[in-house]
Amino acid sequence: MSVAVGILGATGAVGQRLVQLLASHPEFEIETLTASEASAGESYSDAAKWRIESPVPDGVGEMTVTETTPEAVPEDLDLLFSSLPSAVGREVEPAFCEAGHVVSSNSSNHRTAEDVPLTVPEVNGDHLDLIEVQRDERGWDGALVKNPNCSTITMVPPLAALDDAFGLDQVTVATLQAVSGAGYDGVTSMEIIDNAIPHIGGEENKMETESRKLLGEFDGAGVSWHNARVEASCNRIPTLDGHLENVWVETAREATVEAAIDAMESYPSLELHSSPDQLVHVFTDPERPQPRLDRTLEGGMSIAAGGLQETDDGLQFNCLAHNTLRGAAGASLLNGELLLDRGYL
Ligand SMILES: NC(=O)C1=CN([C@@H]2O[C@H](COP(=O)(O)OP(=O)(O)OC[C@H]3O[C@@H](n4cnc5c(N)ncnc54)[C@H](OP(=O)(O)O)[C@@H]3O)[C@@H](O)[C@H]2O)C=CC1
Repeated sequence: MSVAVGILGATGAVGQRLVQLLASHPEFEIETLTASEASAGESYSDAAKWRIESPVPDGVGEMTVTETTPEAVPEDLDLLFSSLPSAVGREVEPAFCEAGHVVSSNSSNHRTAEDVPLTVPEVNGDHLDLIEVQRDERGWDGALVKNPNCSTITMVPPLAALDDAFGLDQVTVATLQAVSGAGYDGVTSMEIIDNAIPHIGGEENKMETESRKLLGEFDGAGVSWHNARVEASCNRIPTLDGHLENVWVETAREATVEAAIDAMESYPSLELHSSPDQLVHVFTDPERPQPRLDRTLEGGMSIAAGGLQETDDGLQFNCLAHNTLRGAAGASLLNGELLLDRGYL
Protein backbone atom coordinates (compact mmCIF):
# COMPACT_ATOMS: atom_id res chain seq x y z
CA MET A 1 0.00 0.00 0.00
CA SER A 2 1.31 3.46 -0.85
CA VAL A 3 0.39 6.45 1.33
CA ALA A 4 0.19 9.83 -0.46
CA VAL A 5 2.16 12.44 1.46
CA GLY A 6 3.00 16.12 1.18
CA ILE A 7 5.75 18.25 2.70
CA LEU A 8 4.95 21.75 4.03
CA GLY A 9 8.11 23.87 3.87
CA ALA A 10 9.74 21.40 1.47
CA THR A 11 12.43 23.77 0.21
CA GLY A 12 14.07 24.41 3.62
CA ALA A 13 16.90 22.58 5.38
CA VAL A 14 14.61 20.11 7.15
CA GLY A 15 12.23 19.92 4.17
CA GLN A 16 15.14 18.82 1.96
CA ARG A 17 16.02 16.06 4.42
CA LEU A 18 12.37 14.96 4.32
CA VAL A 19 12.50 14.87 0.51
CA GLN A 20 15.66 12.77 0.68
CA LEU A 21 14.22 10.29 3.21
CA LEU A 22 10.75 10.05 1.62
CA ALA A 23 11.95 9.61 -1.97
CA SER A 24 13.05 6.03 -1.32
CA HIS A 25 10.43 5.20 1.32
CA PRO A 26 8.58 1.91 0.77
CA GLU A 27 5.25 3.10 2.24
CA PHE A 28 5.08 6.83 1.53
CA GLU A 29 4.94 8.58 -1.84
CA ILE A 30 5.58 12.32 -2.24
CA GLU A 31 2.66 13.97 -4.03
CA THR A 32 2.85 17.60 -2.93
CA LEU A 33 5.61 20.04 -2.01
CA THR A 34 4.78 23.45 -0.54
CA ALA A 35 6.78 26.53 0.42
CA SER A 36 6.30 30.31 0.69
CA GLU A 37 4.45 32.42 -1.86
CA ALA A 38 7.83 33.39 -3.31
CA SER A 39 8.54 29.77 -4.33
CA ALA A 40 5.01 28.75 -5.35
CA GLY A 41 4.72 27.98 -9.08
CA GLU A 42 8.43 27.21 -9.50
CA SER A 43 9.84 23.74 -10.08
CA TYR A 44 11.32 22.19 -6.91
CA SER A 45 14.81 22.29 -8.45
CA ASP A 46 14.51 26.03 -9.04
CA ALA A 47 12.87 26.82 -5.69
CA ALA A 48 15.10 24.79 -3.38
CA LYS A 49 18.75 25.68 -2.85
CA TRP A 50 19.65 21.99 -2.56
CA ARG A 51 22.34 21.52 0.09
CA ILE A 52 22.35 17.76 0.65
CA GLU A 53 25.33 15.65 -0.48
CA SER A 54 23.21 13.35 -2.71
CA PRO A 55 21.37 14.83 -5.77
CA VAL A 56 17.70 15.86 -5.79
CA PRO A 57 15.89 12.50 -6.05
CA ASP A 58 14.55 11.43 -9.46
CA GLY A 59 11.10 12.79 -10.22
CA VAL A 60 11.15 15.42 -7.43
CA GLY A 61 13.08 18.22 -9.15
CA GLU A 62 10.38 18.66 -11.82
CA MET A 63 7.49 18.82 -9.33
CA THR A 64 5.81 22.24 -9.03
CA VAL A 65 5.94 23.83 -5.59
CA THR A 66 2.55 25.01 -4.32
CA GLU A 67 1.48 27.57 -1.73
CA THR A 68 1.11 26.41 1.88
CA THR A 69 -2.68 26.60 2.17
CA PRO A 70 -5.26 23.81 2.49
CA GLU A 71 -6.85 24.98 -0.78
CA ALA A 72 -3.57 24.47 -2.68
CA VAL A 73 -3.06 20.80 -1.76
CA PRO A 74 -5.13 17.76 -2.86
CA GLU A 75 -7.95 16.98 -0.40
CA ASP A 76 -7.12 13.29 -0.33
CA LEU A 77 -3.50 13.57 0.86
CA ASP A 78 -3.19 11.01 3.67
CA LEU A 79 -0.34 12.67 5.57
CA LEU A 80 1.47 16.00 5.60
CA PHE A 81 4.94 16.47 7.05
CA SER A 82 5.52 20.02 8.26
CA SER A 83 8.90 21.75 8.50
CA LEU A 84 7.71 25.34 8.49
CA PRO A 85 9.09 28.20 10.59
CA SER A 86 7.17 27.88 13.86
CA ALA A 87 5.41 31.26 13.50
CA VAL A 88 4.03 30.04 10.16
CA GLY A 89 3.25 26.56 11.50
CA ARG A 90 1.29 28.07 14.40
CA GLU A 91 -1.08 29.73 11.91
CA VAL A 92 -1.40 27.18 9.13
CA GLU A 93 -1.04 23.72 10.69
CA PRO A 94 -4.43 23.90 12.49
CA ALA A 95 -6.06 24.95 9.20
CA PHE A 96 -4.72 21.79 7.51
CA CYS A 97 -6.00 19.65 10.41
CA GLU A 98 -9.38 21.31 10.22
CA ALA A 99 -9.46 20.52 6.49
CA GLY A 100 -9.06 16.84 7.43
CA HIS A 101 -5.31 16.30 7.02
CA VAL A 102 -3.10 14.43 9.48
CA VAL A 103 0.02 16.54 10.09
CA SER A 104 3.33 15.21 11.47
CA SER A 105 5.18 18.39 12.37
CA ASN A 106 8.73 19.24 13.33
CA SER A 107 8.01 22.90 14.10
CA SER A 108 8.07 24.03 17.72
CA ASN A 109 4.56 25.55 17.86
CA HIS A 110 1.93 23.56 19.84
CA ARG A 111 4.52 21.09 21.22
CA THR A 112 3.44 21.58 24.81
CA ALA A 113 -0.30 22.06 24.14
CA GLU A 114 -2.31 19.72 26.36
CA ASP A 115 -4.13 17.97 23.53
CA VAL A 116 -1.20 17.62 21.11
CA PRO A 117 0.83 14.39 21.15
CA LEU A 118 4.55 15.10 21.40
CA THR A 119 6.16 11.78 20.58
CA VAL A 120 9.43 9.94 20.15
CA PRO A 121 7.90 6.63 19.02
CA GLU A 122 10.29 4.35 20.92
CA VAL A 123 9.87 6.31 24.16
CA ASN A 124 6.21 7.36 24.37
CA GLY A 125 4.40 6.03 21.29
CA ASP A 126 1.36 5.44 23.51
CA HIS A 127 0.87 9.25 23.78
CA LEU A 128 -0.26 9.18 20.13
CA ASP A 129 -3.77 8.27 21.29
CA LEU A 130 -4.06 11.81 22.62
CA ILE A 131 -5.31 12.36 19.06
CA GLU A 132 -8.72 11.10 20.21
CA VAL A 133 -8.87 13.83 22.88
CA GLN A 134 -7.66 16.41 20.34
CA ARG A 135 -10.32 15.43 17.81
CA ASP A 136 -13.06 15.59 20.47
CA GLU A 137 -11.93 19.00 21.69
CA ARG A 138 -11.17 20.64 18.37
CA GLY A 139 -13.73 18.90 16.16
CA TRP A 140 -11.02 17.99 13.63
CA ASP A 141 -11.12 15.04 11.22
CA GLY A 142 -7.40 15.53 10.80
CA ALA A 143 -4.80 15.54 13.57
CA LEU A 144 -1.63 17.33 14.69
CA VAL A 145 1.33 15.34 16.02
CA LYS A 146 4.69 16.83 16.98
CA ASN A 147 8.24 15.64 17.40
CA PRO A 148 10.40 17.46 19.94
CA ASN A 149 13.27 19.85 19.53
CA CYS A 150 16.51 18.27 18.23
CA SER A 151 18.47 18.77 21.47
CA THR A 152 15.63 17.27 23.47
CA ILE A 153 15.42 14.16 21.25
CA THR A 154 19.14 13.58 21.74
CA MET A 155 18.94 13.17 25.51
CA VAL A 156 15.47 11.71 26.01
CA PRO A 157 16.06 8.05 24.97
CA PRO A 158 19.06 7.65 27.35
CA LEU A 159 17.07 9.44 30.07
CA ALA A 160 14.06 7.16 29.50
CA ALA A 161 16.33 4.13 29.96
CA LEU A 162 17.79 5.57 33.19
CA ASP A 163 14.32 6.50 34.44
CA ASP A 164 13.13 2.92 33.98
CA ALA A 165 16.21 1.56 35.73
CA PHE A 166 16.72 4.00 38.63
CA GLY A 167 14.10 6.79 38.56
CA LEU A 168 15.04 10.40 37.77
CA ASP A 169 14.92 13.28 40.28
CA GLN A 170 17.02 15.91 38.53
CA VAL A 171 18.58 16.35 35.07
CA THR A 172 21.21 18.97 34.25
CA VAL A 173 22.41 19.28 30.66
CA ALA A 174 24.88 21.44 28.74
CA THR A 175 24.76 21.26 24.94
CA LEU A 176 27.29 21.76 22.11
CA GLN A 177 25.02 22.30 19.11
CA ALA A 178 25.90 22.20 15.43
CA VAL A 179 25.33 25.20 13.15
CA SER A 180 22.82 23.37 10.90
CA GLY A 181 20.37 23.58 13.82
CA ALA A 182 20.13 27.31 13.24
CA GLY A 183 19.26 26.80 9.55
CA TYR A 184 21.44 27.74 6.56
CA ASP A 185 21.24 31.46 7.16
CA GLY A 186 21.12 31.18 10.95
CA VAL A 187 24.69 31.86 12.07
CA THR A 188 27.23 33.68 9.91
CA SER A 189 30.75 32.32 9.40
CA MET A 190 32.17 35.46 11.04
CA GLU A 191 30.13 34.72 14.16
CA ILE A 192 30.95 31.04 14.57
CA ILE A 193 34.43 30.27 13.16
CA ASP A 194 37.01 30.19 15.97
CA ASN A 195 34.17 30.75 18.41
CA ALA A 196 31.34 29.35 20.57
CA ILE A 197 28.07 31.15 21.40
CA PRO A 198 26.69 30.43 24.88
CA HIS A 199 23.06 31.16 24.01
CA ILE A 200 20.41 29.73 21.66
CA GLY A 201 17.14 31.62 21.98
CA GLY A 202 14.33 29.58 23.55
CA GLU A 203 16.29 26.33 23.42
CA GLU A 204 16.81 25.89 27.17
CA ASN A 205 13.12 26.24 27.94
CA LYS A 206 12.26 23.74 25.17
CA MET A 207 14.63 21.14 26.61
CA GLU A 208 13.32 21.70 30.13
CA THR A 209 9.64 21.38 29.22
CA GLU A 210 9.48 19.00 26.25
CA SER A 211 11.59 16.35 28.01
CA ARG A 212 9.19 16.27 30.96
CA LYS A 213 6.18 15.89 28.67
CA LEU A 214 7.89 13.08 26.71
CA LEU A 215 8.81 11.20 29.89
CA GLY A 216 5.32 11.73 31.35
CA GLU A 217 2.41 9.31 31.68
CA PHE A 218 -0.62 9.28 29.38
CA ASP A 219 -3.79 8.04 31.11
CA GLY A 220 -6.18 8.16 28.16
CA ALA A 221 -7.31 11.72 28.92
CA GLY A 222 -4.09 13.70 29.24
CA VAL A 223 -0.36 13.58 29.94
CA SER A 224 1.03 14.06 33.48
CA TRP A 225 4.49 15.47 32.98
CA HIS A 226 7.44 13.79 34.67
CA ASN A 227 8.30 15.32 38.06
CA ALA A 228 12.06 15.51 37.52
CA ARG A 229 13.62 18.97 37.57
CA VAL A 230 15.39 19.62 34.25
CA GLU A 231 17.93 22.42 33.79
CA ALA A 232 19.62 23.14 30.46
CA SER A 233 22.40 25.39 29.20
CA CYS A 234 22.66 25.59 25.39
CA ASN A 235 25.72 26.49 23.31
CA ARG A 236 26.40 26.77 19.58
CA ILE A 237 29.77 25.45 18.35
CA PRO A 238 31.33 25.26 14.86
CA THR A 239 30.35 21.69 13.95
CA LEU A 240 28.10 21.25 10.90
CA ASP A 241 25.76 18.47 12.06
CA GLY A 242 25.32 16.53 15.30
CA HIS A 243 24.43 17.90 18.73
CA LEU A 244 26.68 16.68 21.57
CA GLU A 245 25.37 16.98 25.14
CA ASN A 246 26.87 16.57 28.65
CA VAL A 247 24.23 15.29 31.07
CA TRP A 248 24.19 14.86 34.86
CA VAL A 249 21.33 12.99 36.54
CA GLU A 250 20.33 12.61 40.16
CA THR A 251 18.64 9.24 40.42
CA ALA A 252 15.96 8.10 42.86
CA ARG A 253 17.69 4.76 43.42
CA GLU A 254 21.39 3.92 43.48
CA ALA A 255 22.84 3.70 39.99
CA THR A 256 25.92 1.93 38.69
CA VAL A 257 27.71 2.44 35.38
CA GLU A 258 27.30 -1.23 34.48
CA ALA A 259 23.53 -1.22 35.07
CA ALA A 260 23.19 2.13 33.25
CA ILE A 261 24.99 0.82 30.15
CA ASP A 262 22.80 -2.25 30.21
CA ALA A 263 19.62 -0.13 30.56
CA MET A 264 20.60 2.14 27.66
CA GLU A 265 21.77 -0.59 25.28
CA SER A 266 18.77 -2.81 25.91
CA TYR A 267 16.22 0.01 25.65
CA PRO A 268 13.84 -1.33 22.98
CA SER A 269 13.63 0.06 19.48
CA LEU A 270 10.58 -0.49 17.25
CA GLU A 271 10.05 -2.28 13.95
CA LEU A 272 9.07 0.82 12.00
CA HIS A 273 10.85 1.27 8.66
CA SER A 274 13.08 4.12 9.91
CA SER A 275 13.74 2.78 13.42
CA PRO A 276 17.36 1.92 14.16
CA ASP A 277 18.06 -1.68 15.17
CA GLN A 278 19.51 -0.39 18.44
CA LEU A 279 18.19 2.93 19.74
CA VAL A 280 21.09 3.83 22.05
CA HIS A 281 24.69 2.75 21.40
CA VAL A 282 27.03 3.20 24.36
CA PHE A 283 30.76 3.78 23.78
CA THR A 284 33.25 2.80 26.43
CA ASP A 285 36.10 4.72 24.73
CA PRO A 286 36.07 7.98 26.77
CA GLU A 287 36.76 10.02 23.61
CA ARG A 288 33.46 9.01 22.00
CA PRO A 289 30.85 9.90 20.93
CA GLN A 290 32.10 12.63 18.61
CA PRO A 291 29.93 14.55 16.09
CA ARG A 292 32.02 13.83 12.99
CA LEU A 293 32.52 10.15 13.78
CA ASP A 294 29.20 9.15 15.29
CA ARG A 295 26.37 11.32 13.92
CA THR A 296 25.55 8.90 11.09
CA LEU A 297 25.22 5.81 13.29
CA GLU A 298 22.43 3.63 11.83
CA GLY A 299 21.65 6.16 9.10
CA GLY A 300 21.66 9.01 11.63
CA MET A 301 18.68 7.55 13.53
CA SER A 302 20.49 6.16 16.61
CA ILE A 303 21.59 8.00 19.73
CA ALA A 304 25.27 7.61 20.70
CA ALA A 305 26.13 7.76 24.39
CA GLY A 306 29.35 7.49 26.37
CA GLY A 307 31.45 8.89 29.18
CA LEU A 308 29.33 7.16 31.81
CA GLN A 309 30.54 7.86 35.35
CA GLU A 310 29.03 7.48 38.81
CA THR A 311 28.60 10.69 40.80
CA ASP A 312 27.62 11.31 44.47
CA ASP A 313 23.92 11.24 43.68
CA GLY A 314 23.63 9.55 40.32
CA LEU A 315 25.44 9.50 37.01
CA GLN A 316 26.93 11.64 34.30
CA PHE A 317 27.15 10.81 30.61
CA ASN A 318 27.46 12.31 27.13
CA CYS A 319 25.06 11.80 24.24
CA LEU A 320 24.95 12.73 20.57
CA ALA A 321 22.47 12.61 17.68
CA HIS A 322 22.26 13.91 14.13
CA ASN A 323 20.15 17.05 14.56
CA THR A 324 18.53 17.20 11.10
CA LEU A 325 18.00 13.40 10.85
CA ARG A 326 17.10 11.89 14.25
CA GLY A 327 16.51 15.41 15.57
CA ALA A 328 14.19 16.72 12.86
CA ALA A 329 13.25 15.12 9.49
CA GLY A 330 13.82 11.53 10.66
CA ALA A 331 11.82 12.23 13.82
CA SER A 332 8.81 13.50 11.84
CA LEU A 333 9.12 10.55 9.49
CA LEU A 334 9.13 8.07 12.38
CA ASN A 335 6.01 9.73 13.77
CA GLY A 336 4.42 9.34 10.32
CA GLU A 337 5.30 5.64 10.35
CA LEU A 338 3.84 5.33 13.85
CA LEU A 339 0.61 7.01 12.68
CA LEU A 340 0.37 4.47 9.87
CA ASP A 341 1.21 1.55 12.15
CA ARG A 342 -1.44 2.61 14.71
CA GLY A 343 -4.18 2.99 12.09
CA TYR A 344 -4.45 6.79 12.06
CA LEU A 345 -3.91 7.05 8.27
N1 LIG B 1 17.52 22.93 10.93
C1 LIG B 1 17.40 22.09 11.93
O1 LIG B 1 18.30 21.34 12.33
C2 LIG B 1 16.17 22.05 12.69
C3 LIG B 1 15.07 22.85 12.40
N2 LIG B 1 13.93 22.72 13.12
C4 LIG B 1 12.70 23.49 12.87
O2 LIG B 1 12.12 23.04 11.63
C5 LIG B 1 11.52 24.12 10.95
C6 LIG B 1 12.19 24.30 9.61
O3 LIG B 1 13.57 24.62 9.79
P1 LIG B 1 14.53 24.83 8.55
O4 LIG B 1 14.23 23.78 7.53
O5 LIG B 1 15.89 24.94 9.09
O6 LIG B 1 14.00 26.26 7.98
P2 LIG B 1 14.26 26.92 6.58
O7 LIG B 1 14.20 28.39 6.78
O8 LIG B 1 15.45 26.34 5.92
O9 LIG B 1 12.97 26.49 5.70
C7 LIG B 1 11.68 27.00 5.94
C8 LIG B 1 10.67 26.45 4.93
O10 LIG B 1 9.40 27.07 5.19
C9 LIG B 1 8.99 27.82 4.04
N3 LIG B 1 8.37 29.07 4.46
C10 LIG B 1 8.95 30.14 5.02
N4 LIG B 1 8.03 31.12 5.26
C11 LIG B 1 6.86 30.65 4.82
C12 LIG B 1 5.54 31.16 4.77
N5 LIG B 1 5.24 32.38 5.23
N6 LIG B 1 4.55 30.39 4.26
C13 LIG B 1 4.84 29.16 3.79
N7 LIG B 1 6.06 28.61 3.79
C14 LIG B 1 7.06 29.34 4.31
C15 LIG B 1 10.25 28.08 3.25
O11 LIG B 1 9.92 28.30 1.88
P3 LIG B 1 10.81 29.25 0.90
O12 LIG B 1 11.98 28.41 0.44
O13 LIG B 1 9.87 29.59 -0.19
O14 LIG B 1 11.24 30.42 1.72
C16 LIG B 1 10.99 26.76 3.48
O15 LIG B 1 10.45 25.76 2.66
C17 LIG B 1 11.67 25.32 11.87
O16 LIG B 1 10.50 25.42 12.66
C18 LIG B 1 12.88 24.98 12.71
O17 LIG B 1 12.87 25.66 13.92
C19 LIG B 1 13.91 21.81 14.10
C20 LIG B 1 14.96 21.02 14.42
C21 LIG B 1 16.16 21.10 13.75
